[in-house]
Amino acid sequence: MKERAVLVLEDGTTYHGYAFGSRGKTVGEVVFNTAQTGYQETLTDPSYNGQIVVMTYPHQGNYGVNVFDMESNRPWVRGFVAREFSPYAAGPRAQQSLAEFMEFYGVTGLEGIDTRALVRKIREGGVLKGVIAHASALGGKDYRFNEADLKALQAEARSWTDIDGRDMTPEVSTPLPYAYPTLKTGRRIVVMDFGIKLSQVKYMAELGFEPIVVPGKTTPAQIMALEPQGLFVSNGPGDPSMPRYAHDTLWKLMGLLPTFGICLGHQMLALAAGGRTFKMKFGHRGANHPVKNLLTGKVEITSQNHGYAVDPDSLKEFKPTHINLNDGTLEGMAHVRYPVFSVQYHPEASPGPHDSIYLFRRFLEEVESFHGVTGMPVEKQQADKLGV
Ligand SMILES: NC(=O)CC[C@H](N)C(=O)O
Repeated sequence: MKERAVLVLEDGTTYHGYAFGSRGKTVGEVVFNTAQTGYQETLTDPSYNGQIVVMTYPHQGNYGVNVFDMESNRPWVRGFVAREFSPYAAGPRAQQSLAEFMEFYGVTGLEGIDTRALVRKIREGGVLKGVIAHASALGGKDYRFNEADLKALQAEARSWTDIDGRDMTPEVSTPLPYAYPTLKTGRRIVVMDFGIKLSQVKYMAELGFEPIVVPGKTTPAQIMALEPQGLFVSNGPGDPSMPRYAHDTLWKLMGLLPTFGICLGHQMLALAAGGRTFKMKFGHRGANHPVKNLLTGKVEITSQNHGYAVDPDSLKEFKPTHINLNDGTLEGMAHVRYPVFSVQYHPEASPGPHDSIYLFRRFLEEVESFHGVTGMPVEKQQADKLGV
């Protein structure tokens, strides 16, 4: 017999299903993701720190996991829910089953619930806190949950400190700076890591950047001492208004270096320049969000994972460049004077379409026009030519 498990939301709504992955109990903010593939990238995306992710696609785990699809060095989701998890891994890239992976890293899962009903509830009422509990965490494999258990689990969900109002980035940011392995090109950039997805660095290295990844708490002076030609601000978990040190850093560096921000990076660039962010009802998490590029008129199908957004009316020094065609929210912006731009969505995809991959090239072009194509600052090249 399968081991029973429940998801209890803070309002008492309970979904009865079965245990999957690491046996135990876990609490987090319950959010949903509509991508049909890419569960390993989702599990290992540090932006999910603090969240229980419900996959709307009903079958997960069928193609296993492998060493190539890691977006960081471990999963960060607090819990993982699907209608059905495949106990087997089939396919040429499979090196381990999803069950083994989740067990190894302590990710508690739940299957066999009506995920459509749960998603409809979140869409209507907004995200909620919740607890997943496996029978074995309460009284053994064959344990049956009673009313008192469900009440206690509801209380546990309710008393958990909301991620709204919390800086969730220090847990996931690199503790020490490191140089991403790449070829020498003289095109060094500093990558501020607030919980970066590795694909972002990988694409920039492939374009010829030499990324030096630094902790989110690195100061402006430490960043400038590395003599970078550009600054990249990563995605990351939690409330973007909380890492105030980062807003301060970004404000001080604004205009000194060509800068590209993604997701949390985008939100914090807006905050640094005096803008505002707000928590969305249920956010955007999936791989098919239509975004209009206001500069070209083209529509991009994008990968997304965010629960906060920038209020476009609060923008002071930035102008909108991209909007979401589903709900009109801001998806991208550019500084009115400086080569500083950012997007709310994920051009690196992983998982998702690559329609927006051009943004990494645009960053390279901004760096080239700022510093010159040889990698030397334009002023220096001119000075060299003039022999001064
Ligand atoms: N992927 C991200 O960077 C997410 C940013 C932020 N934590 C949000 O949920 O909106």
